[in-house]
Amino acid sequence: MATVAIHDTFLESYARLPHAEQKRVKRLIDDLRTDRVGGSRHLERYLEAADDKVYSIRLSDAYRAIVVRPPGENVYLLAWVDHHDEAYRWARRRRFEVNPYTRTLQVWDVEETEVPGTGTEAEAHLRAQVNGEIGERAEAESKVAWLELLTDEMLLRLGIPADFLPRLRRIHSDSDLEQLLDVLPQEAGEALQFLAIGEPYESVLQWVLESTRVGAETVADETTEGEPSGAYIPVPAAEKLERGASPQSASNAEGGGAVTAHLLPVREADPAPGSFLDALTRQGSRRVVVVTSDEQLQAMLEQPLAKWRIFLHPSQRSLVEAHFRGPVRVLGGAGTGKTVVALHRARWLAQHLEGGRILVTTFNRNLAETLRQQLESMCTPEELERLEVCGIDQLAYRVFQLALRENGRSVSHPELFDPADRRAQSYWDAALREEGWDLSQRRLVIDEYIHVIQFHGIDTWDEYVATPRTGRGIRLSRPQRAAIWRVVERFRTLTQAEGLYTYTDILHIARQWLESHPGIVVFRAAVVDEAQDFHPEAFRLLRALVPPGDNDLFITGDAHQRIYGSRVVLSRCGIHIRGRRSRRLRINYRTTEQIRRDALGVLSGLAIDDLDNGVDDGRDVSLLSGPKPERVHFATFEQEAVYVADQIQSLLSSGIVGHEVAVLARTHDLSRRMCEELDRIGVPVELLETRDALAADGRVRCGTMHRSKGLEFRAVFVVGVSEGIMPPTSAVEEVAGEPDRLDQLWQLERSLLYVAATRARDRLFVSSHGTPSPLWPTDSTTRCDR
Ligand SMILES: Nc1ncnc2c1ncn2[C@@H]1O[C@H](COP(=O)(O)OP(=O)(O)OP(=O)(O)O)[C@@H](O)[C@H]1O
Repeated sequence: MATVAIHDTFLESYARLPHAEQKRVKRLIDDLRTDRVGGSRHLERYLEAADDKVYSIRLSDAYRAIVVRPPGENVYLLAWVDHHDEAYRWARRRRFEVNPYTRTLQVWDVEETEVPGTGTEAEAHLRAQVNGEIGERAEAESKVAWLELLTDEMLLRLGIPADFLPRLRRIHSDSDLEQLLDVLPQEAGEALQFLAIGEPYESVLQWVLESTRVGAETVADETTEGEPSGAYIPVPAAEKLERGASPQSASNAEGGGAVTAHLLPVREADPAPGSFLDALTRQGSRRVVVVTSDEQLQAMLEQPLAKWRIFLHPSQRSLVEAHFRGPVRVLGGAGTGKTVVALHRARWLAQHLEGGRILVTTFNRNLAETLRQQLESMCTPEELERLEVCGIDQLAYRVFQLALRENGRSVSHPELFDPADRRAQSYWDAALREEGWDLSQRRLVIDEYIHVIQFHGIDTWDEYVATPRTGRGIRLSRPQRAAIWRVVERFRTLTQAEGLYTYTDILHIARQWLESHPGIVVFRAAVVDEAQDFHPEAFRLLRALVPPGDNDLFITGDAHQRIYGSRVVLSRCGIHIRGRRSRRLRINYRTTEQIRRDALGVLSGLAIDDLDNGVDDGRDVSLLSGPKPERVHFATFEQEAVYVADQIQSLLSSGIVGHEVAVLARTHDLSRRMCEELDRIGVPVELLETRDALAADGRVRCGTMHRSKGLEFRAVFVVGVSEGIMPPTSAVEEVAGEPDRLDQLWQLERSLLYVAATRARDRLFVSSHGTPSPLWPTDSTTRCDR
C-alpha cells in the first residue's frame, strides 16, 4: 500500500471545490492508497514545473490534482486541487524538498527566492543616493546587522533552504525581513524571527532541533531534562553571536536544554536529501498529515479550514501527545496557543487515559462555556462523555453544597460577598469593637485576612502562627497576630451565621471537605486553562480532586494576563513541577508582530512570574505582520465614539463581519455607554455580556476588558484609555497612601490593558478622551483634542 499524505495547501484548495469534485477527490485518495491509479487517472509529469517531482492527475475534464511523487519511494503528497489552468499555474513555481539539515518537508515558491528589484547593486546604490535614501537606509541596516554575524552554514543549520541565501544576504531593513518571513518555510521563518528579537544563536538552534524531532509521541518527563538531541560539535565563533540586545541564556529556550557557549548541538547534514517518508513523520513537517485511516481522512476533509486542529506546532504537539510523570505547566504569552493545546490535551487524554473522568476547567463559567463549544466541535460523543467541562467556581460550589448538606446547613442560597466591600465593613467593625480594637485598624486586618489567612487556606491559630508572612509590608508581633486572629474568628462567625461566604470560603470549604472524604469525588486527570487567575485554594481544591499520578494535572497560564488576584506558587499548593514538565510556547498565532510588540510594551519593566518560584522571561514572536496599532486621543467621549463608529464602518465595508469586531472598555458603565452611542450612530452592536461570545450574528461586540479574556476578534477597539478610567479614580483613592497596594493596582491595570489589546488578530485601535491615561501614552501625532 502506498503512503498518501496531504499538505494543508491541498485542504485549502479542496474547500473551494464544487461538491461533485470533492467526492472525486475522496475516490482518488482511495485509489492512490491502494495503488489503483492508471488508465484515465494516471500520473502525468508536469514538464514545465520547477520541481521534477511534480505530477498532475485528472479528476474530471475540468479539474486536476497536483501530486508530488518522490523518486524511488511509494509516497504521494497531495499538494493542490483546482480548475485545470489554475492548478498548473499554482504548481509551476513550487518546490517540495526535504531539508538536509532539519530533514523536514519544505515547500516554497521559486520566484520568492529571487532578489527583489532590478539592475545591478551599483545602479541601485546610485538611485538611492539620488533619492536621498542612503541615510535612512544606514539606520535601517543597523537593525539587521546581526545577519552578517551568521555564516551561510549557520543559516542552513537553522533549516533555511539554500535557495533563499542570496535573498537573505540582500536584506537591509526590518521590512525586507518581514517580506521574506512571509515566503520562507514556516520553521525557517520562526528561526529568523527569534534571531531578530535578540535570541542567541545557540538557543534558536536548540529550538529548531527540538521542533524537528522524529515522531510526535515523545515520552517527556523530568528524566529527559536538558538532553538536546543530536551530536555536539565545537563552534569557535559562538560567543561572537551573543548580541547586546537583552540576550537570553540557552537554558531558557523552549525545551530547557543547557548548551555551553562553545558547543552547539547539531544534526549532521545528509550528503543527499533524506527520504520523504521519514520527513512526513517528523514533527517539523508541520503542514502535512499522512492518511492513516478512512475516518481520519473523512474528519480532515470535513473540517478543512480548521487547520490548526490538525497542524499543531511541534512544540504544541509534543505537549499534547506525551506521557508525563506528574503535573505539567505550560506558559506562553497571549495568543501562543495555550488554549488550543489544553483542548487537544483534553481530547488526547480522553482517548488514551484509562479509567475515570477528565476535568476540563478554567477561571469561570463563561470561559468554560467557550471551551465546551470548542471541544464539542472537535471531539466524538465518546470522547465528550469522558470530559467534565466546567468553571472552577461551578465545581467548587457543587462540592461546597455537598459539604454544607452534610452538616445539615441550609444550602439554598449562600450569599457571596467580598471581604473588602462596604457590606463586609459592618461585620468587621462589629468584630473589631468586640475585641476592643480601633476601627482605624480595619484595613490592616482585612489585608491580613485576604493576603495571608485566606491565601494560605488557614483555619486555626496554630496554622496561622506557623505561616511565614514573607513579602507583607508590615511586621506583626505574636500578640498582634493573636489579636488579629481573634477578630478574624469573630468576623467568620458573624458572617457565616448570616449565610454569607466569600468566594475563597467556598473554595476552601470544598477543598477541606474533599480532603476529609478521600475518593468521594475524583477525576483521573484535569486540564486547566487561564491558571494565572486561580486562587491558591483553587489549586488545592484541584489537588484534592485529582490524586497525584502520571498525567494528572495539565496547567496552562500566563502571568502577563493576571487580572484577578495575586501571584500563586504552585509548589505551595501541592503541585510539584520539574524539568521538562514545565514548558513555554513561543510562537504567537493570533496577533500580528506589530500588535504583539505594542501590547507587550504596556508591561515593560514588570517582572513576570512563572506561576511557581521563578520568573517568566521567555519571549514570543509572531510571524504575522500588519498595520501598526492606532493610538488616538479626543477631547470628548462623543468624539471618540464617532471615531470608533467611522473606523468600524470602514472595516465592515472592507469585508470584516460585525461579530469579528470588539469594542472593549474598562468598566461596565463605559461599555454600555459606548454601545448605546454606537447604536445611535447606526453601528450594529450588542453587549458582550448578554451575548454568546462566539455567535456568528454579524453584530459588533461591546464589552468590558475583563469579559474579553480568552476571546479573540479580527479587530479590537480599546476605548476610554483615559485618566480616571484606567485605573478608575475610585480604585486609586481606595489605596491612596498605601504604596504596595497602589503598585499592585497599576500592575493589574497594565495586565488588563495587555489582555484587551491582545484580543486583536489583525487590527488594534486604542483611544481615549479627556486626559489620556499614562498606561498607553499619546504623542503629538495621535492627539485630536486640539
Ligand atoms: N499551531 C497553530 N497553528 C495555527 N493557529 C494556531 C495554532 N495554535 C493556535 N492557533 C491559533 O492561535 C490563536 C490563539 O490561540 P489560543 O487562544 O489557544 O492562545 P492562548 O495562548 O490561549 O491565548 P490567550 O492566553 O490570549 O487566551 C487561535 O486563533 C488559535 O486557533
